[in-house]
Amino acid sequence: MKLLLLSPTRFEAAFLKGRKFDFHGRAGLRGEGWVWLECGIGKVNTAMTLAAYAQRHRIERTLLFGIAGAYAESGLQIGDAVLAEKEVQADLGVRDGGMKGLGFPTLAVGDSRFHNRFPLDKALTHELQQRLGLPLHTFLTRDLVSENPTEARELSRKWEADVENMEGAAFAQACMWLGLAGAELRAVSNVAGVRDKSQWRIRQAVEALEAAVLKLT
Ligand SMILES: O=C(O)c1cccc(C(=O)CC[C@H]2O[C@@H](n3cnc4c(=O)[nH]cnc43)[C@H](O)[C@@H]2O)c1
Repeated sequence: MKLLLLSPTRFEAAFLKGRKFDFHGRAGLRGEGWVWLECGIGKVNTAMTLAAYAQRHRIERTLLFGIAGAYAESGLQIGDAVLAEKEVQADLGVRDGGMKGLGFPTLAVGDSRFHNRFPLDKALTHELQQRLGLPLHTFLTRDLVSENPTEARELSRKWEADVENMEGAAFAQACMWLGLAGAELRAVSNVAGVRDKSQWRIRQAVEALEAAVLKLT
């Protein structure tokens, strides 16, 4: 069974070597037992790419990986690699109360109702945790990035999250809806809310992704 790897940009997966193909105008690579797709930045791109691929190909396991910002209070350092235990969709619903405040679940699977928090697949995440020796954290996803430390601190406190990104909650939600086992791996490239790119360490974060992902491919 193939492992489907997704990353928002090709730069985050520059270390992967495989046979190139095009998927709806985006980059793809095929290797032994895995396929990688560039899914594009943001929630809609990610959910669409996963759903379009899953519609035509049999996949059971999928891993989203990429760079992310760490909230200052998380204790995480630039270059740390972490796995998501759950993802928070922080854009949906009302400001105080999310989708519960609006009175609708975002997703129903069987008897379970999900509002703004989506778990990643427990068994796959546990397996990756054992194989890679990485900690689990709560990730938060927004369309807009935190633009200053105050905004970042408020989000982190409100949702009890450690890591900020722009795709993961959509990935987690789409996996649950499609019945796919999904896990998410991120490496910290910056402190969330710090826009000064001279303080970002994208190369260091991609090296951390490389060290982890190459153990799985
Ligand atoms: O210009 C900015 O202020 C800015 C802030 C955060 C991220 C960006 C990007 O261009 C990268 C977006 C890309 O990387 C992930 N990412 C990395 N760091 C963060 C973050 O602090 N907050 C949210 N997303 C982040 C994200 O998942 C995208 O794929 C520019």
